[in-house]
Parts: sequence; C-alpha cells; structure tokens
Amino acid sequence: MRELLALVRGPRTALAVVLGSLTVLCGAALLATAGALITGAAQRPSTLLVLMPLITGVRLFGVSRAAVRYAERLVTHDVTLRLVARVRARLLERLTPLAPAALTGARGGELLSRVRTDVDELQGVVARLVVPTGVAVLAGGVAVVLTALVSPATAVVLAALLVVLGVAVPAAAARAGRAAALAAARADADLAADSLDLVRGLADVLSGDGGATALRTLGASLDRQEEAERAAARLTAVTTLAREGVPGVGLVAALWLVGTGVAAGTTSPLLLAACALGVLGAFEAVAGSGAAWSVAGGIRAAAERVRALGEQRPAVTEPGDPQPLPAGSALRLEGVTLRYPGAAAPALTGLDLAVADGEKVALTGRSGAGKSSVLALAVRARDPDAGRVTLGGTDLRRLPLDGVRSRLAWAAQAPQVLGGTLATNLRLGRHDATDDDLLAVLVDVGLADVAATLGLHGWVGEGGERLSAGERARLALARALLSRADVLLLDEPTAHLDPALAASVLDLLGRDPRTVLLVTHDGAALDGRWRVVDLDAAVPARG
Ligand SMILES: Nc1ncnc2c1ncn2[C@@H]1O[C@H](COP(=O)(O)OP(=O)(O)OP(=O)(O)O)[C@@H](O)[C@H]1O
Repeated sequence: MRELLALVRGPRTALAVVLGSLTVLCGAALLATAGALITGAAQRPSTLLVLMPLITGVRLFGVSRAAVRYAERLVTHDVTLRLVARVRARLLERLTPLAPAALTGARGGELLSRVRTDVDELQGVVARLVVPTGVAVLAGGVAVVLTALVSPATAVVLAALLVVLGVAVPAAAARAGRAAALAAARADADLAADSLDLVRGLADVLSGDGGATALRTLGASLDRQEEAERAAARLTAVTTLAREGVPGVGLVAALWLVGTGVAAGTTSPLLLAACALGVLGAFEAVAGSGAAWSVAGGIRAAAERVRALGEQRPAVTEPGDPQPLPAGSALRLEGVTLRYPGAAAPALTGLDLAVADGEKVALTGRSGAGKSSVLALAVRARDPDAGRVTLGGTDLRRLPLDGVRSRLAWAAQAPQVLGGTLATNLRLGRHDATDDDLLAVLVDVGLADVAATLGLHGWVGEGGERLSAGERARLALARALLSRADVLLLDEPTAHLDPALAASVLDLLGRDPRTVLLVTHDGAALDGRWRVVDLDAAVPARG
C-alpha cells in the first residue's frame, strides 16, 4: 500500500485535491449566497444594487463549481490512468522473469484475476481514496475557518460533525467491512479461477460425474461472493443513514446558534440562512470519505496480492555480468543434480551428457526418469542445484537469458498453443516469417491438410482445441523448426503420430543441420543418425 501511495504522490494529485476542494467550497458558497439573497430579497431593499453582489455571487459560484469539477475529474483520471499504466508495466516486468518455471504452481485464473481485477481495484486509490481524503481535510478545514468568522460556536459544531461523518462513521463501517472486503476479493479470485479451470478442463470434468462436482464448487464460490456482497450492502445502508442525518443536525445547530445572535441583534439576519446553508454545503467535503474508508480495505488487499505476486522469486535470474554468446552450439550437462521445490527426491542426480555441435541425440528412459527436466535445464527454465549446463563451453548462468532462448528452441511435451491463428502461433518461432515460409514448414511436419482446411489465418480454437493432440505437437515442432535457434530441444514430438508420420518427422530432424536433443519413448524408430542416451542408465542410482 505504501508503495502504491508513493506512486500517486506528486503535483498532479495535489492539483486534483485543490480542484476538488474548490468544487466543494464553490458549492457551499453557492448555497450561502443563495440563502443570503433570498433573505435580502425578503427584506425588500429600496434598491436592487444591494442585492447585485449576491446575484453575481450566485452566478459566479454556480458556473465555477461546474468548471472546477470538470477540471478536477480530468486531472484525477489523468493521475489514475498513469498509475494503472505504471502498475501494469511493473507487474508484467516482475512476472516475465517468473515464467515459465516459477509460475507452474500458480492457477491460471488466479493469475488472471490478480493481473486484471486486482489492478483494476487499485485504480480507485486516486479517485476514491487519496483525493477524497485530501478534499475532506482541505475543504473541511477552510469551511470551518470561514464559518468561525461568522459564528465560532457554529464552527466548533461543524468541525465536530465533519469529524463524525468523515472519520468516526466511516472508520467504524470500514472496521466492520474489512473482513467483507477481504472475503469479496478472495471470492472474486476463486470464482475466476474455478470458472477458468472448469472451461479449460470441460471435457475431463464432464466425463467424470457430468460436471456435478465442478458445478458444486462453482456454486459455493458464488454463494461466498453473494454473502460478501450482502454484507457490504448492509454496511452501505447504515452509512447512508448517517450521511443523510448528520448534515441535518448541522443545519439545525447552525440555525439555532446563528439565530440566537440574530435575535440578540449581534448578527445580521442576512447571515442566518447564509451560514446555515453554507454549513449544509460544507458537508460535501466529507461526501467521499465513507467510500474512501470502505474501499481502503479492498485496495489494501488488492495491493497486497499484487505485491505478493511481484515478489515471488524467479526460478532463474539474469547474470549480473553477462558473457557474449558463444559461437558453438555444443550442449553439455556436467554432474547435474536437479531437485524440484518440495520434492522428496531429486529428478536428476549427477547427470553427465554431451551433445556435440550438429549432433542428433535422443533421450530415452522410463516415465519420470527426468528427460523433460534435461530439456528444461538446457533452455534455462531452471538452474541445476549442482553441476552446470554449458552452451559452446560457457555456463548458461553467465549468458543473457534472451540470448540463451534465442539459441535454443524448445517444443514442450504439452505445448502452449495460443487461441489465435496458425500463422500467429507459428510466428512465435520467427516473427518475420513470410506466409510461404509458414506453408513450407507446415508441409514439412505433415500439417499441409490442416493448413488447407483451416487456412493459415484460420482460428485454431482456445488453446488450440480445434487441433488434435498430434497436430498441436507438430505445430510446436514447426514453430521450433521455423526459429533461428541452432539447438532444437524437442519433447516427444512424435508421441501422437502414426508410425509413417513419426518416421517422416524423425527423417526431417535427422536431415536438419542443427543440434537436436530429442525426448522419445520409441528408441526403436531411430536410425543410425541418432545417438540414443538412456537416462535410466546415465543417471547414477538415487539415494
Ligand atoms: N514442476 C515440477 N515440480 C515438481 N516435480 C516435478 C516437476 N516436473 C517434474 N517433476 C518430477 O521430476 C521427475 C522427472 O520428471 P520429468 O518430467 O523430467 O520426467 P520424464 O522422464 O520427462 O517423464 P515422462 O516420460 O513421463 O514425460 C518426476 O518425478 C516428476 O514428478
């Protein structure tokens, strides 16, 4: 929250507070002059000149109030939009290094909710928290001082009622509402995560118990969200009652106190309505305080969740003093041990593996032997706990991350396919590839039919669901082949293919001049161009 407030501190926010205060004061002055004008007119002055200054005042304050309000809104929105842009940029800057390894434990919907809903909630910090609080102090203070010039006793009452309405009532409401705000933030996030999980895994969910369990979970999240909203509505009702009642008390007190002076002949009658209506108008200074206190809990919770996300430690970090990228593309794992956070046993222990420049190596081994982990280490999605991984003789940890990832293309076992077109998915591999390049690589990986049916610019469905698992794997392979990387890391690219297609893909890779490290369960399908490394044999026995 402190970090958030530091982001909005500055002359623009101060200007918004001053303009907001002027709006309130113009409103109060408009009521006061109108009151004086009516009283003055009722006294039937012999000449209109007596009323002229009051008529001018009413016009002036009426017009200025609208103009100043407009200016205040412009400045407030400007500060808000700048804030949101900065928070989003900072959050994405912090999130990017977390991907992919440090985000594997995060639910996608939860991430989406934090990046979208929580950041949206932070927008309110300027318009609903900082500016209304500043206006309450500045405009409230000026109104009390001006009232004191007419009636010090009324000023004391006004100050006390402003504190009641601006501090005591909202503080009590906020205290009661804090739990509700937290519950609402949690319920929103759970609902987003559950909905996204449900949509993503719809086929699995339906094939289980027809979706009954998933719908029950979703229903429970909805109930929690509804309950949180009901609690918030109850609080709003009570605070609305106070907001309407307290200014009425102020009006009556002002009429009584100033009226006593008028009756005693010590105060001009013109000031009676002026002061009473001015006092009524002054309560607008704290009109935003109730909302400010009630949103403060939600904003604090959202800021905390955004901060916590940004403070996660990335699985790999940029080197302080990066070395230039080496010329060669030989890949070596030397005495590598990798243990996943929280895992009982290491996935890899003291592994040595050398893949020479241009060599074709196939990793085989039982499920869970650590084949995919080798690829994750090679692309520096993770760092080894012991040993080192080198490219062209240089430790990957000493090379710039972007550089490593431009030299090694990784087609994961369950590749990410964006809900865009075939072309957008392929251009993730090489952004400047022409349509002809894309068609050629699709033919190479046996996706010519898909390209013909779907079209290069046809939608592949959410997460590529209009493609079969084998087609998605070949799309990822095509993406890797298209890239300018000189090392291809391919995780079971032939897993879902029929034998003829698998053989043609392996032949294509065997002919590729680049270094290829391939994970496969089917060592028998490989010809003499491939060196097979069995991880079960390569990794020393686990302790
Ligand atoms: N992100 C992770 N967090 C924790 N443990 C993991 C993670 N990824 C893999 N593991 C564990 O590490 C071990 C090696 O996994 P890996 O995916 O590298 O094996 P694999 O040989 O590729 O298996 P498969 O052939 O089934 O794909 C397994 O025991 C697995 O459960």
